[in-house]
Amino acid sequence: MPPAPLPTAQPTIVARGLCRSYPGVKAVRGVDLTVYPGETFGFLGPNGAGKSTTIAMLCTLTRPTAGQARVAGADITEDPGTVRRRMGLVFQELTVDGELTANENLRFHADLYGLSKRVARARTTEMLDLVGLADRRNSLVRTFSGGMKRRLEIARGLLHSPQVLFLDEPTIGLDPLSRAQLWEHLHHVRKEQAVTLFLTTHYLDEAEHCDRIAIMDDGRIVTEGTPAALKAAIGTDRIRLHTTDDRAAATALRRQFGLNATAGPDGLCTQAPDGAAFVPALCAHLGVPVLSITVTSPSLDDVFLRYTGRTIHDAEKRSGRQTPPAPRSTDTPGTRLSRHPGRPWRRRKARKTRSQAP
Ligand SMILES: Nc1ncnc2c1ncn2[C@@H]1O[C@H](COP(=O)(O)OP(=O)(O)OP(=O)(O)O)[C@@H](O)[C@H]1O
Repeated sequence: MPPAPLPTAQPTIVARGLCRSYPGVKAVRGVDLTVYPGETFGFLGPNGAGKSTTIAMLCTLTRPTAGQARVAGADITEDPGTVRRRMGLVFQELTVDGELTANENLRFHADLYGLSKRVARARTTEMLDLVGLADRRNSLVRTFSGGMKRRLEIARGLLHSPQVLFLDEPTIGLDPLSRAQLWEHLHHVRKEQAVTLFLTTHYLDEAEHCDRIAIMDDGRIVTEGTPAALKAAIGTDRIRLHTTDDRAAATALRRQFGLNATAGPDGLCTQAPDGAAFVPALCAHLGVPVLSITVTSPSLDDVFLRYTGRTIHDAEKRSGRQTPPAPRSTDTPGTRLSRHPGRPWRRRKARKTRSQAP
């Protein structure tokens, strides 16, 4: 079926039926997206879901094999130069030059974008200040921590005043404290620069920072909405309980409350619409002594499970990537779903960053 025509209103990003195939791989299979000015929009999904490929198409680094998209008012295939002038980009891999100072890195970028000397000087000062690096402007970048380098990448991506900043896994490789600090800076950036942020992440807790997210799996968007709305739509809390006799408790849950329970190493697990309100009745009428009980609100992993039938971690395992074991996904800050395996084509992308100017 041909993709639907693009709407005439001007969202910052609009994509219809976007596809990208490689020999033997359908990386992206018909992505529809609408992102509005000033939004922070997150692309969440396991390794190999197609997030980076989608960003690469939107940034004009990869041509779609089908579908169409407009970014900042320009068509990605018909007018890629305009798209590039109006967008900024922060790649997964660090691309700032360690042998230059922060200031020199930004001035080099300003030259690539043809900013006048006066504008370049003013924007460099403003952006270094924005990301908290003003006092290190004359330090060599190789002396920076990973978090500082990321912040410099963000400053560089914003230097030419883009309408939209794309960030492909901006916190990859950072420790939890640096990730939290980077997010503070991103919120600040959005407030101060009125820019649309479009980012990809594996981190469930990071998706919580976004106004809206799209969950991607196997080249498709499986659901989209605000994190709160997506979780609320799940409709049930997860209840875990340890009892003196879990088998008898499972039978009682079914008979007394009509609830199915599964037994596992963590005890019995069942689901109910308002878990906290249900706990007193459960303890009073189960008929089996309860040793401990935990109620968990739905997480984004529950959302993923609802729409795909498996957790994000399971999806990563199925994708066959050689990732180290990841913890059970929760919305707990600091939960990393996977490490990213290095791939040759990432290096190609990194090199492209240096010549990203139109
Ligand atoms: N240049 C390429 N050549 C061949 N296959 C590719 C290429 N780029 C991506 N792919 C494949 O397309 C699929 C989607 O990859 P992509 O990198 O977009 O996923 P992702 O969601 O960004 O994953 P990650 O979180 O690991 O970065 C994968 O199966 C990947 O191996």
